[in-house]
Amino acid sequence: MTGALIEARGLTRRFPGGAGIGGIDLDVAAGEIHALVGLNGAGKTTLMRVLLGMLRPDEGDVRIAGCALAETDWAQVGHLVEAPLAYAELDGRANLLLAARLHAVPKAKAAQQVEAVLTELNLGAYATVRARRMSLGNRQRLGLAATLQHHPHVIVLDEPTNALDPAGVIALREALLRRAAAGAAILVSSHHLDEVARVAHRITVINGGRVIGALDPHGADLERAFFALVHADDTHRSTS
Ligand SMILES: Nc1ncnc2c1ncn2[C@@H]1O[C@H](COP(=O)(O)OP(=O)(O)OP(=O)(O)O)[C@@H](O)[C@H]1O
Repeated sequence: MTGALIEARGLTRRFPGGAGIGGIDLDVAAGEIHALVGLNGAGKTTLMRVLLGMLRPDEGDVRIAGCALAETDWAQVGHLVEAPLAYAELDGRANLLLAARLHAVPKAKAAQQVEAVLTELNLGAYATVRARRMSLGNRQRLGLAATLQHHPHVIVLDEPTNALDPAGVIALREALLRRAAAGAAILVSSHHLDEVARVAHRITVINGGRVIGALDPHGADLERAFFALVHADDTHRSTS
C-alpha cells in the first residue's frame, strides 16, 4: 500500500448480467483532487459505492487513511454519492446542524461551522428555508455543504456539479481547491471535462467497469483524448 488516503486494489463487483466494475486499482493522496471520468454506465458510481462500503466488493481491498472499511473513522469522511440527504421539513441551517452532529462535531463548534459553510456555498439566503421548498440546485448545494462543512480528510463526490448553476460550480470548485490545499484527499466523478481540467490533479478514465487510462488535466483537447481512449478500449474489447 502507498500511504494514500484512499487506496483500492483489485476491486471487483459484478451485478447479475455482468455489469459492474472489475480489477480496479486507485489511489488518492492527501492534497490531491483525483477525477473519475467515463460514459454513462462506465462504473463510476459503483466504484464509489464500493469505496465507501455501500456495496460489498466480490474481490479486492479498500483502505481509507490506512484502515480497512470496518475500522474507518467515518467522521473524517465526507461523501455525496446518492441524492443529497435532507430532511424536507427542516430548513437549511437545521439540516446542516444535524449533519454536523452526525459527523460527530461537538455542538459548540457545529454552529460556527454551519455559518461558515452557508457563506462558503452562498446558501445564506436558504438558511431559514425548508429543504422541501428548495430548488434542485439549492438542495444539491445543501448536500454539498453537509458533506464538506466538517472539513473531512477524505471526500468522495459523485457528479457534484449536477444541477448546479455556474455560480454554484465556481463556489464548489473553490471549496474543493481550499480543502485539497489543506490536505484532504478528494475523489470526484464528473461528465464535465472542462470543469475537471480546472480542478483535478489527476484524471482517471473508466470504461466498461475498468480503468483504461489517464488524461493530463493540462493537456490540449481533453475531449478528443477522452474519446480516443474510450474508442480504443471499445474496439479492443469487441475484437478480443
Ligand atoms: N444495483 C444494480 N444492479 C444491476 N446493475 C447495476 C446496478 N447498479 C449499477 N448497475 C450497472 O452497472 C454499470 C455501472 O453503473 P454505474 O452507475 O456505476 O455507472 P456510472 O459510470 O456511474 O454511470 P453514470 O455516468 O450514468 O452515472 C451499469 O451498466 C449499470 O447499469
